[in-house]
Amino acid sequence: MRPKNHDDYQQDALIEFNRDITWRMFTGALIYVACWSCIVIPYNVLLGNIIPWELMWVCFAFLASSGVIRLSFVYDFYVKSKKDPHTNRLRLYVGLLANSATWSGVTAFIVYHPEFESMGHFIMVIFGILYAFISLNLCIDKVQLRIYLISYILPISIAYFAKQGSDNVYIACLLWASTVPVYRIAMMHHREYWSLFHQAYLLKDYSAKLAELARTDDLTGLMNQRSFNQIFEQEIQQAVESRQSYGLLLVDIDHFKMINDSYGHLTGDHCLSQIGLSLNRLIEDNIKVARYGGEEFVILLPNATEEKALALAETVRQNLSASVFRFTEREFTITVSVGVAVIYPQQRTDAQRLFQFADEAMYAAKAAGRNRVVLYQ
Ligand SMILES: Nc1nc2c(ncn2[C@@H]2O[C@H](COP(=O)(O)OP(=O)(O)OP(=O)(O)O)[C@@H](O)[C@H]2O)c(=O)[nH]1
Repeated sequence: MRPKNHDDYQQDALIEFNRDITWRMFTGALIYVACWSCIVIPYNVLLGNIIPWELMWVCFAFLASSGVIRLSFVYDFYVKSKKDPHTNRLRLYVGLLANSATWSGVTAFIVYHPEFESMGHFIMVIFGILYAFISLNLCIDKVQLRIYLISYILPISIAYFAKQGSDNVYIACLLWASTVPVYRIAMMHHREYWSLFHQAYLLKDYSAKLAELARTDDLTGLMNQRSFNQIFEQEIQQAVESRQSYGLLLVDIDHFKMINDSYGHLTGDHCLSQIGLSLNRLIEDNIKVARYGGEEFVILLPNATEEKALALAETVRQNLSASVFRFTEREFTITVSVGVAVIYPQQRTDAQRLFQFADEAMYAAKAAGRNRVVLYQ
């Protein structure tokens, strides 16, 4: 599986945020109906039904329908954001506007009605508690917070203005004034939320980058020796257990010391990184390649036959020897010696021994004059 990169982690963070906002909106959509059914209705009963039942039901119907509309928008967002995390949040905003304005409208109706005065004070307490709770609940999204504050305060303040009298106008003004500290406190939480959110995301991203660095060889971008050892051990174990063959190619550059001595270490480094790029093409075909160290490379071939391993070794040898390396106006070519070893299910062997076989084959290729492929027999 491809290791995750920066964009993947950013995508993950957005998915996490969408999940969070969906959950907050979901609870928000239920809270008004729950408050009405579990707090306001019982209190009305305690007061001796000062608000007639028919009116209670009408208010309930309004709250429930705006809640259902909002929930359907929340669900729609949830489904769409799963497919595309960048999907816009417009419907969430519309649902929030409808739902909050309905609750505030219902509260305004009770507050405005002189006959429901005793209920009016009580419902304003509930209104205030929800005001604080929902502002903090929505603080993760600035736009929603603003929509909420306006849609929540507007109907109730209109009711107080309409009631007239200096005390009511004063309350209405006070309600608008309260949006400033509420907004500021919510924004403090907003910043805290996002800073923690970004830290968590950056931490994941950095640890993935560190893991990637620990796995890769700097010069060639190939797997390094440590990573190779781990994978090689695991794969050999799997091959033995599932009774499959396994091949290993050991590619060693011939007379690499001469390149360093004649053209300098920088040229040698450049040559190694170019070889890395060449071998990278094998990775595109899902073949694992590693720089074992110095001027030695290894190629892992699960489920390989001798023919397949030899054919690949020959292709690698020919490609590398046909390449012309250029660095600071110098041109040169190289050759490689390749040792090939393949184990079969009946040979119960281990990673170390297979490596040793390939190594012996590679030294045999060197001894036989270099620039050749030798199979361990
Ligand atoms: N530029 C550079 N050289 C390296 C690096 N790692 C190892 N070498 C050089 O690779 C050379 C390996 O030399 P030897 O082991 O003698 O092998 P060789 O010259 O390739 O000769 P044969 O393998 O026998 O064909 C040494 O000169 C090392 O300094 C590296 O990362 N960069």
